[in-house]
Amino acid sequence: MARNRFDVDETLETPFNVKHLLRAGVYVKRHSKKMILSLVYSAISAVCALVGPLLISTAIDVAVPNKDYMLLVWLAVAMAISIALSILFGWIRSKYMTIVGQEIIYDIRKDLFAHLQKLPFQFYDDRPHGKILTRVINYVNNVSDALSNGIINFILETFNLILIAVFMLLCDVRLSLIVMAGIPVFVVVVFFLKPAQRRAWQDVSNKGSNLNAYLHESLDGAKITQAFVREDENAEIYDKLNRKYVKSWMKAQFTSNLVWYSVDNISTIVIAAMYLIGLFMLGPAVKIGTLIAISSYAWRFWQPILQLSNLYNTFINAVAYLERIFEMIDEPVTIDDAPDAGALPPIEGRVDFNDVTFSYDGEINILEHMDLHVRAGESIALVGPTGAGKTTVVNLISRFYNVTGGAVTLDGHDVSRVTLHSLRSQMGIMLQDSFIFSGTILDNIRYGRLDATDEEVIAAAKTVRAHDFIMAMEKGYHTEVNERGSRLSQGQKQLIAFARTLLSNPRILILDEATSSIDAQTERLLQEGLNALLKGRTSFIIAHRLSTIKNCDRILYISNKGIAESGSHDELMAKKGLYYHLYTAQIEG
Ligand SMILES: Nc1ncnc2c1ncn2[C@@H]1O[C@H](COP(=O)(O)OP(=O)(O)OP(=O)(O)O)[C@@H](O)[C@H]1O
Repeated sequence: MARNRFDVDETLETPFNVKHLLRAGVYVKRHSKKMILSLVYSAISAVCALVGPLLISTAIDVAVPNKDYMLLVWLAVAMAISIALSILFGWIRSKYMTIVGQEIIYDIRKDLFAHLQKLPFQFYDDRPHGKILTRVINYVNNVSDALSNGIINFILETFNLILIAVFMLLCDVRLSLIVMAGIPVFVVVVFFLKPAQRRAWQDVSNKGSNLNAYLHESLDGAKITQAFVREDENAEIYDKLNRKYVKSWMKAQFTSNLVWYSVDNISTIVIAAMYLIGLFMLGPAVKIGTLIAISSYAWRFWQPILQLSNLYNTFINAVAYLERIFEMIDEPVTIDDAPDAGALPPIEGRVDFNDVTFSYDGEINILEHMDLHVRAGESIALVGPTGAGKTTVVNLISRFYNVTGGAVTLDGHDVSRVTLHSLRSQMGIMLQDSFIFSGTILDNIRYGRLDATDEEVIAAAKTVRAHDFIMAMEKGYHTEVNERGSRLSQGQKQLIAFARTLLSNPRILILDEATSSIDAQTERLLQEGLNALLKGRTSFIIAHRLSTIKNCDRILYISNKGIAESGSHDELMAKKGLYYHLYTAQIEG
């Protein structure tokens, strides 16, 4: 999926590429039995509907002139049965199609979601999440309709068209040919209008995607927007995107209407011509019943043609959507288990960076030839200026990104050669963003270890001093929190995330700004729990508040693409170097 912003259109798919449609066949094939049944039901329904005009023509031309009332009654009964069967089979077919359509949506979404879960941080770093959502929700919906109803309707409408033509020809060949004479004109109209129509609908999907992307971004940043009183400017941006969407929709609708009007006019002209020729030129050679029946077929004859032209449009759009869906499914999982990856055995916690170089974009190195050797159980603090690379260092230990050069090893095992599950399940990671999921507080703490008992959850919360505030909430551990934990303070969110990390009982702990939102009083309490927790575990702590990391075994000052200084608090203070200046500046501050 190409990187872009909310106000930049995604590249439009160029020519109609049937390869995507064939690939989508995998999803359709799984439901082939239901599809075939639907087709059979549809065909029965269509035949039943088409018998009507023939019955009417027999009634007018045979039963009425001969005063054959018995035949009239039988024709009426046959008519009633044919209508009832047509409705019944049509209804069963719709039911099947709804099921197939929904199952296709289910399958594609399932695959997409499973894949999205595996995509690396890099994928999410700078793509508008609203556009990803649009693909998973809107595009899949559109495609499913084309793949279920679209395919059936295509076969059915073609079948319908042939059937109507046959019934029509059975009535009168000459009049039928007049009706069919409109087809070449229609083909020419479609040939000229279709490309514009396709582009117009693709533009609608682009503008809709942009609108969603901005909406998603705005919802995420709603609080910042209000804090910076940006509501008016944002409303203006949204208004512009909204207007563009409406405009593109109107344009697409206009081109579609042109096709519709063309069909309408062509069919009216040929039917009028058929009446004129039938009544005035052929005269008595054509019976009135035949003329009524053939005009009924003539009106119906143009319906499948219109439907087929709409279906063509649906398929064209579906191919464009499919291209984007498959593009996402094909997005490489760059952070994945190597083919020969083995499980990382239970580790003691030694961490080594051997000549590690790392770049996010392949151009600018954030770390260069970095060497770091951490003993099992050692506590390491990473400090340094903003943007120096502290988070990057810890992200490499968990292999959220692959190193560009060198290797990161745990107890001598290269992190890129072991399975991600065995690697990350031995780590407790608390990122800057203490993400809270919708659910109870209990669920949130248990997130990383689903088999933990309630007692273990409570014990973890007590260790990090979260127990008291949780118990003060109306339902204690069973209190429901919203997605992102909007009911909780930043400090409370961090404490919950802390308990979550503790519960997973990791060998290696990574705390990235974990204590930044905790007040001094809570921090003191937390420090007690932390000290017990850190004991015997290798830990990496990133903190801007230096008072929290003074007791770490080793402090690394990260700067200039690597470790600029390393030592205990006392050693670094005595050195009077970078750390000393940072610390004294903070104390004075
Ligand atoms: N996903 C990313 N894609 C590209 N560049 C990135 C990405 N994440 C971080 N960077 C860049 O890498 C550098 C190091 O970022 P990092 O987050 O590791 O710094 P940090 O020392 O943890 O900063 P802070 O103290 O502000 O959290 C920064 O210059 C940042 O702009």
